[in-house]
Amino acid sequence: MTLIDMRDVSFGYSRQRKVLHGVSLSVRQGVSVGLVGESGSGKTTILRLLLGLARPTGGSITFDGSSLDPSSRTFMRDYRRSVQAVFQDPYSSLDPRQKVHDIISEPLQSLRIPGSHPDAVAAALDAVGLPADAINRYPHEFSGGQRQRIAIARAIVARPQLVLADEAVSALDLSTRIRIVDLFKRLAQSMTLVFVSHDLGVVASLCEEIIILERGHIVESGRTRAILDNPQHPYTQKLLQSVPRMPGQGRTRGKQ
Ligand SMILES: Nc1ncnc2c1ncn2[C@@H]1O[C@H](COP(=O)(O)OP(=O)(O)OP(=O)(O)O)[C@@H](O)[C@H]1O
Repeated sequence: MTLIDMRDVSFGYSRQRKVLHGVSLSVRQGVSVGLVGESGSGKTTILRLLLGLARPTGGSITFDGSSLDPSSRTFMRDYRRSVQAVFQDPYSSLDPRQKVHDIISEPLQSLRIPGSHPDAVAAALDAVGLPADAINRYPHEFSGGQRQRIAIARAIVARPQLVLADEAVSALDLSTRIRIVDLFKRLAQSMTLVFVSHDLGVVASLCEEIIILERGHIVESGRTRAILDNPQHPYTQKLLQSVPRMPGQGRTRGKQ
């Protein structure tokens, strides 16, 4: 089943300058997709469109067959239940004045999701590997990796179908990054993940499919393994060359 379908989408923050040019992509349920490109290639802009924070200037976006309509409150309420996001910076994405329980239960409250919220929060904390007593603490009492786990718990607490992650491990040190990538891998077994990163190594270890974006154009897309083994486009080849190798290891495995 196709969850997200973007057809021929163009977008510009101003009329004079387009940053996306005829982008078409689809995300199927259960298939994790990595969106890769250098800084400024338009990755975050695609996520903003997918979150309904901006509207395409041309083309269409559907979710589960229905047109994504940011002006429809009814559509957006259902959509927010189905689609959640995790952002890069676990320091600024969590309200320092709120206890962890309130942070994680926020989507349950704002989406008026029935059932026991404390039970749902406890299940989300467990799923991300944080102790149950974390609920009474504040974000500043946690490390960067733990804060990103809190942000992930908030994203999954309402059991969305799709999680959009924007450079969600980029701000973490290498060993923490590996652990959070492992967490995403586990979560990707029960939900669909769109993982935006400039780091091909991280995406290679996490996503079954990959989309390569260069200056607002998709230059290559398909099965991750096939693309990394045999990149066709010079831009993909250049990105691959920039992934560091570890002695005795393949290029993309070196990062993990
Ligand atoms: N709010 C904005 N107003 C004007 N231009 C913007 C805005 N946000 C992004 N842009 C421009 O749009 C283009 C795409 O930016 P975007 O943030 O989507 O790229 P990205 O691939 O996510 O980059 P990064 O990895 O650095 O976050 C860039 O040229 C950027 O300067």
